[in-house]
Amino acid sequence: MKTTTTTPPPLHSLRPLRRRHFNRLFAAAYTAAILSLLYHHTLTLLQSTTTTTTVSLSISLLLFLSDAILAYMWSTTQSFRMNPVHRRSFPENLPEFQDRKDFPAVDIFICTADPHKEPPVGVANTALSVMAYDYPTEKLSVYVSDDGGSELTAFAFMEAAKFGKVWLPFCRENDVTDTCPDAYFASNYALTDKSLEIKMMYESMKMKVENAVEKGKISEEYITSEEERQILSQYCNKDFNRQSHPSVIQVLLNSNKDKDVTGKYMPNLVYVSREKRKTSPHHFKAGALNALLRVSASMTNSPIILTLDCDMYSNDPLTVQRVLCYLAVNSGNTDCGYVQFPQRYHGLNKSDIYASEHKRLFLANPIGMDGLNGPNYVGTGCFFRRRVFFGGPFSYIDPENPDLDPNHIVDKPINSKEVLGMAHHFASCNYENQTNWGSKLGFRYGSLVEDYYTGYRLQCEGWRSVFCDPKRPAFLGDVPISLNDVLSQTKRWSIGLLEVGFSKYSPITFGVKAMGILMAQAYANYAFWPIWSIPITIYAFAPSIALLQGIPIFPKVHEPRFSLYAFLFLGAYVQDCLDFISTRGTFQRWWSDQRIWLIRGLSSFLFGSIEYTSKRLGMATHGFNVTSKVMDNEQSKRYNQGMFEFGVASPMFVPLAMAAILNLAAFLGGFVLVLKKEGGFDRFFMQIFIAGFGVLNSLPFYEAMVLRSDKGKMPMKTTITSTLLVGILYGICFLCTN
Ligand SMILES: O=c1ccn([C@@H]2O[C@H](COP(=O)(O)OP(=O)(O)O[C@H]3O[C@H](CO)[C@@H](O)[C@H](O)[C@H]3O)[C@@H](O)[C@H]2O)c(=O)[nH]1
Ligand SMILES: [Mn+2]
Repeated sequence: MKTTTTTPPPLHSLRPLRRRHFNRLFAAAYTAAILSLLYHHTLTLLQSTTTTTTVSLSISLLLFLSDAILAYMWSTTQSFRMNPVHRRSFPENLPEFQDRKDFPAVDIFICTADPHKEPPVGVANTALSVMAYDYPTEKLSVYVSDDGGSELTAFAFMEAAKFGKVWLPFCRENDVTDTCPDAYFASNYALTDKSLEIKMMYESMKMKVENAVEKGKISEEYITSEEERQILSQYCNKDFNRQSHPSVIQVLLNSNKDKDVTGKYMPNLVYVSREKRKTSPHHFKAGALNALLRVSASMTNSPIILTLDCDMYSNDPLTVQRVLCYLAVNSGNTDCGYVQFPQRYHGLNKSDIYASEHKRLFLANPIGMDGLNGPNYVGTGCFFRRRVFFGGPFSYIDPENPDLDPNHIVDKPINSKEVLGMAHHFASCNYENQTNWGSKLGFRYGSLVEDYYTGYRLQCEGWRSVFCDPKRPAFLGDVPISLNDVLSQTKRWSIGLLEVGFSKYSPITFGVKAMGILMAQAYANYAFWPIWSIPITIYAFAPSIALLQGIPIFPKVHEPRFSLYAFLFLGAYVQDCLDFISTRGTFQRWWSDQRIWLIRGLSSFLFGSIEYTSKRLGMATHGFNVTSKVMDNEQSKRYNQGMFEFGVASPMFVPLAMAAILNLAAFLGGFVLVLKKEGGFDRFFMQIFIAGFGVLNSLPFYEAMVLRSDKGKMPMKTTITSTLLVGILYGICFLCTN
């Protein structure tokens, strides 16, 4: 720090949000209402065990179970509301604290797993966007992990390394903020000779890579040097396939040697495809990241690490400097382990039909956790101190090899024989046997949501974190644009979350002791997401079936208990809506958000819970099913028009279509009933309302089942199956009650 008599300007600031006062008061009132409802439920249950039929007993039980789960989940969300805060960072003040030449080195990890689901051109764009950070280039190292073990990805990176030598100086000289080439050329960029020339070069690179991916192999004419041929020859062995191959580690750019077209040094660019063998578990992305942690330790061992998914790119060249505001040596945050940026997206349609923004998960909740010990890790856009992967802030754990020590200084050239030998050793598939990797060191194994689980364990160890959400998004990502992809993604998350929720490290047992009740509740909220499927399924089916049979199951409109229900429903929904809109949202997007919550409850959460259970019973295994990032033109068009994309006959659509059909039938049937029966409206209002709410949320389903003829409509098979199943379900219930 420079010696000055005045206090230096701040690097960051923190301000609690005023809404916390309202939230706390409201929580007290809502708790009272919940307790009163549960009390009534208990009374009804006690009465119905002695006086009434099995039918009404089962209905009371189902409603009690639903409301108890909703109440528990509500209680867990309160952690996000008790102390939301707002942070700002001031990278413009950084020069007062640190000279540019003293900035710490940063290792950037980019993961990719499948060249056909994750187009290599996109991955290369991600890498180029971060290589062009406004940061001393010799301090940046980009490591790409290719779990697909594909020469197509390697080829894309060889091309990107060449293109980078013109792209980086171009960005520097023209102060480009869209440093992702694809985003830049899609924007309103200045049409100059230079920019057009570079665009041509970019297009030519893109064409070559896409052509190679399409053909599945790289044409001879694209290989321009002996070195390239040698790199690609490693994949030619007939035993080389994605599940089984030796490691491939290639330094494509060396910051001590390779210069751009203006003569400035380039950042390091290293391609890593770790060794895979069918006999060794590879732990998906967590395994890939741990391999990168070690390989990078042998080459650069930078104190700061950024993890990035291949479907995200940097949207702000100042981001690393912003991070220094929190992680710099003298920023005063020694127990701050990581700085998480929100996942934000480009190309969402107006009403964000699938709520891909995940506003609660990536924005509203992190603001709340930031006022406690800090946000959870969301897998991408997160800067870590390397030190966090080696035990808690005050309990360092020695790695098995001193070269992996976060303080170890690498003194050999990155391309030297010793370093490469060490890197290969660290990337081998048996390296982790009998070590602490995945349990106490590095990214943690045992959950399909390795990000959530790793962040959780780090916070249990005592690390704090910071949520950094600048106005201009630091990163922008792609979203899945078909409903099946969206639901499969959350299904995978559900399985991973339950794996943590029911493990010995569960937030409700281990977490409470390690991080206190509020943080543990926040983590429990995620861990138990999938149990939302229970009340959602019950509310989607039970009131409608009962209504169709003329059985009232809720209080009458003039009873006091009706107001209780009304308060609980409206209170939760209105508060949710206000929260949503006050974090940069619109009403329309909120509507999509609540709808997708119901949809997930009947599909992803339900199927995720079932798959998780069958795995626990040893009946199945599950893998990491990578989300497709390929954009089909027609699909994109429909997405942009705000249409739901069904298309495939996914079993997850069946309960959704069933609920849609049943709710419509009940809603219409309910009206007939009301007309026929004296006092019917009073007795059946709540059931008609619930069915009607279901109908309103199912509008896109009716459209997809009956009105649409495009490729994205609901497959006939699904519609017929669902209709039949509704018939059977209703028939069974009818027989039971009559
Ligand atoms: O065996 C694997 C599987 C996946 N990945 C990479 O993991 C990333 C995330 O995969 P994606 O299919 O995009 O999953 P999403 O559900 O979109 O990702 C969210 O959820 C994941 C956990 O399920 C987190 O890892 C991600 O950071 C988070 O954005 C991608 O870069 C993949 O290439 C690997 O490196 N190896
Ligand atoms: Mn993704």
